[in-house]
Amino acid sequence: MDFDKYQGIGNDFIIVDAQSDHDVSPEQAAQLCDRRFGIGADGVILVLPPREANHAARMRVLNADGSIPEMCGNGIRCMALHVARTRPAVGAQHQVVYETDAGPRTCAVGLTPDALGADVTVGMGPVRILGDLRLGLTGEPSEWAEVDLLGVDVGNPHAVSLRRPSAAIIDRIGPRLATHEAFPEGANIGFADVKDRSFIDLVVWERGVGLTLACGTGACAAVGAACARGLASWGEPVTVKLPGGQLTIWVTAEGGPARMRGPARHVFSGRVDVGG
Ligand SMILES: N[C@H](CCC[C@H](N)C(=O)O)C(=O)O
Repeated sequence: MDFDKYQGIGNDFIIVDAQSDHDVSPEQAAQLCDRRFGIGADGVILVLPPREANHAARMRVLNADGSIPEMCGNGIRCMALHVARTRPAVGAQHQVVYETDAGPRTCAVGLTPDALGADVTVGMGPVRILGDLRLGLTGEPSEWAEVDLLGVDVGNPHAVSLRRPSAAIIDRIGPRLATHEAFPEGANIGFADVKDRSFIDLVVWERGVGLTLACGTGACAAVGAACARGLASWGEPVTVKLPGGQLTIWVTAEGGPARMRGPARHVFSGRVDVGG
């Protein structure tokens, strides 16, 4: 199977032009994403024919554990770059609509001169604030025995802590929170340090993946949470710094549409035996 490897500020994906959702099974996606026994990636993205004629393609995302999320922010930037590079008549226009399992998302790809990278702007759809959660974690040190989170729906489920623990604590409580019974579908857990009204330092423990270098929907969730708490302004651009790089996020209003702008880059093309 032919594939292209892309990364969006270090969140990396195996992108495959496919005809059917079943061209790569969850088990195969997990094998392909393994960084020792496979290609290595945070996820697989299938670029499928659109269901509606005036859309460019349909995106199906598989997390590194094979689970299937509704949406992926860094991934859609990488897919938009892929389509702009491989089918410029379709993907290199100004506003290109892609179908996702969270609904249609519009992308604009600004190809950089070397055409291996691009600055991509994405209409990320509505960011809905779901409300406060206080989750108890038995066996954690007292300051993290209870964690205050804000549930945020970005098409996929997020919960944001506006307190930032140490890396060691994140490694321990991230997976416990991501699979907490409070989240029947699981959740992506963002740990945000709001530096000021236009700058957030963020780390995300992603559902179905673990700690990633960046999370686009997580950046939207963190900005939405900061605005809901009065720590940032609805509609104003916020720079979100993640371990792999930076994104610019606008969230227009509670439940209103968000916009994300950030880089995407082609890493290599390849062919892999997916076996039986
Ligand atoms: N792990 C996420 C999907 C990928 C999201 C992330 N990579 C992004 O850039 O938005 C989930 O299960 O909802």
